Amino acid sequence: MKVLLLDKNHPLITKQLLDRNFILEEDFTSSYDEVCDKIGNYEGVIIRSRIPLDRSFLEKATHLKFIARVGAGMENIDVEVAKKLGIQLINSPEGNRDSVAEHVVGMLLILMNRLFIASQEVKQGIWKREENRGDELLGKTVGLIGYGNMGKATAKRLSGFGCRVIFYDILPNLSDEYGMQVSVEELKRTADILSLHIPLTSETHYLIDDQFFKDMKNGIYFINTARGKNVKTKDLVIALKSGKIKGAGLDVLEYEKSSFENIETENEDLKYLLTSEKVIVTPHIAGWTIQSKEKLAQIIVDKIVALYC
Ligand SMILES: NC(=O)C1=CN([C@@H]2O[C@H](COP(=O)(O)OP(=O)(O)OC[C@H]3O[C@@H](n4cnc5c(N)ncnc54)[C@H](OP(=O)(O)O)[C@@H]3O)[C@@H](O)[C@H]2O)C=CC1
Ligand SMILES: O=C(O)C(=O)CO
Repeated sequence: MKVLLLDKNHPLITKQLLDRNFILEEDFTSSYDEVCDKIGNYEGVIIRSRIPLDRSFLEKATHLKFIARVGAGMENIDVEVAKKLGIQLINSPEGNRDSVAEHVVGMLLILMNRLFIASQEVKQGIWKREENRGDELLGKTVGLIGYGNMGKATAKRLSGFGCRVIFYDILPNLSDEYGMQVSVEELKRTADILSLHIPLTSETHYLIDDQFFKDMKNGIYFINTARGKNVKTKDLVIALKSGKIKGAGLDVLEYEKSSFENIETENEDLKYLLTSEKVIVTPHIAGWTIQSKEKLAQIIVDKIVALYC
């Protein structure tokens, strides 16, 4: 099979697929238009997120049998069109669920124990103890939205900290030893911590808005490792300013990558998130550990090999 690799990944992908007699071409620089011009020559494409595989792209991919996304999120692919065209969709969320879950726990520990602020203060010669009194995870009710790979892995860790984990998911009957499925109303009413683990789709775009936060308790902690567009940034800022949210950990933002530098100076809401003491922000690295890089790659190879060798 002739396969095009559009993003840099762990080298084991190339090595193991060449060993299996796949014909590979790596192209990490061509533009969307340039890739569209040649995609008709390939039976497989391996991507992260550099090029959007939209309707127009997929209609030119006349010989494409599979799209392999090294990672979890598929929002960069027109999934409906791909399915209609009979293209097999493969991803590898099992490879970064542990890293996302650890990132969520890390963000909560940092926020709730004021580790980042207190450390900065001490380094500046400021010794404040009462103002930096921590808040324990033990006994907190954590509300997860989405209970797939990422949600379950997070529930497993947080239940180990003595949290009561509840979750809302559109699929029924998902309760297990780590988390209990509830209605979204119950989650909003009872959770002390809200963490998002849903995909970005037209239904989940801006799922979390002003009303969602208003329905929750005062002084919640909010973590987003899903996608920036799952949350209305403007409403998140309102909830932070009003004290509805006590602290937020954001691995994803509505504006990322190339747009980031310009937006930073222009967008007041983003400026607030980047300067507020109540917010910690990371550059979309929750699923991006040394170990996940290798696991994501190995899992994608194993799935391709299982289907086509
Ligand atoms: N920051 C990072 O580095 C990373 C971020 N992610 C993000 O996490 C997301 C989740 O990944 P993963 O756990 O593997 O996804 P899964 O598909 O395994 O789980 C998501 C769950 O949410 C459900 N769901 C969909 N829409 C809604 C809704 N409106 N309300 C409630 N539940 C809903 C899904 O149901 P159904 O199956 O029916 O759609 C599914 O059960 C990814 O799509 C990606 O955006 C993932 C990895 C790394
Ligand atoms: O796997 C995903 O969806 C990610 O966001 C990884 O960066």
